[in-house]
Amino acid sequence: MSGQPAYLGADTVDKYLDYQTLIPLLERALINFSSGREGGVVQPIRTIVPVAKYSGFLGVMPAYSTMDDALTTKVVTFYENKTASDVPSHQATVLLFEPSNGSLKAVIDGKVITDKRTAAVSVIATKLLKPSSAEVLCILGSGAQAHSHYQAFTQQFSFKEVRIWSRTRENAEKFANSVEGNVRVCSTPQEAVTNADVIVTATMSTKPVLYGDWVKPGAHINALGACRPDWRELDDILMKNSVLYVDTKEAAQKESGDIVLSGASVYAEIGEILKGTKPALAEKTTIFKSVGMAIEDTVSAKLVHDCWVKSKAGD
Ligand SMILES: NC(=O)C1=CN([C@@H]2O[C@H](COP(=O)(O)OP(=O)(O)OC[C@H]3O[C@@H](n4cnc5c(N)ncnc54)[C@H](O)[C@@H]3O)[C@@H](O)[C@H]2O)C=CC1
Ligand SMILES: O=C(O)C1=NCCCC1
Repeated sequence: MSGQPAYLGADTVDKYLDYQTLIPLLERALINFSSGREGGVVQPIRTIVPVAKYSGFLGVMPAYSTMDDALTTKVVTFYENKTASDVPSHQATVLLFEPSNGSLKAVIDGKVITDKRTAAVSVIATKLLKPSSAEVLCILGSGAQAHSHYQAFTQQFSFKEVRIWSRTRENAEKFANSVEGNVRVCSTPQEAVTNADVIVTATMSTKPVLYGDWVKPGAHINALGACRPDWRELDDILMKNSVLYVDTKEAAQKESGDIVLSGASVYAEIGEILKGTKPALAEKTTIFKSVGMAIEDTVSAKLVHDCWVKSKAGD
């Protein structure tokens, strides 16, 4: 190893990871990923180790981008039963390596990267798939991803109304009081999604929270949760009556309970729409089912590290 690796904490990551810069980088990464060998992305399906005794999981997510010459692995833990403590349900660290010799260059907080890159990818999908007039945004869940999605979506779109539902009204109200804009707190998920144009499901639920019968035809849904093959966020009716887009077909068909258990077929990867090889059927009811990709962490970590190195050079 040449010298000590740098440690870049959550504040540094947050400072350098702005959506305006991140979104075009992730668009390029999604295209590269969906371009096979030509795209130069090496990303095996992640390894997940269940920690059954504590209802937890450890995931290892390596990737190399030839185009960006960036090599990382994220190590992420996620625990189903969030305890009363302040420990977040998801925690992560990204290791950034020098691709030419394998030296560890930096250890980077992966929590903020995960929260922001997931929201940025949902923004990319929503730009492509939302109905032409989208006035109402609805978020189900009030945790870390609900917050990052709120920030990214209110910055990138101009919705007339934003609604939130969470399992307890107290948590939904806390969310509404913690953000700058107006948010309507809803008592039931059905109330929240009725007539919504864009819906984000950001829960740790293992059973459906969103039902097809409630959803306005033509709406667009970003479904981020249910990343285990026996977990659900969306019901069979919604899965079967919508056009289904994913980040990665290979992983989504293995990891997403909404896909595995409903038997719904994947129409396309978001990278394929961006490349122009598959259409964005925005007039239909569309789902973007994301499971999360290591390459998104790779380009995000490289951006943060490059900005940090530049800032040091200017000191
Ligand atoms: N697709 C992707 O790239 C990524 C997906 N995720 C997934 O997004 C989801 C949200 O993650 P975070 O916001 O970080 O978690 P969090 O723990 O901060 O928030 C989870 C939210 O889900 C709610 N919830 C828990 N159990 C529920 C149930 N049975 N029914 C309804 N709501 C329930 C909680 O009250 C909370 O509002 C998780 O499923 C997570 O695994 C997380 C990171 C990346
Ligand atoms: O992409 C990620 O990072 C994650 N995806 C699903 C849940 C754990 C973290």
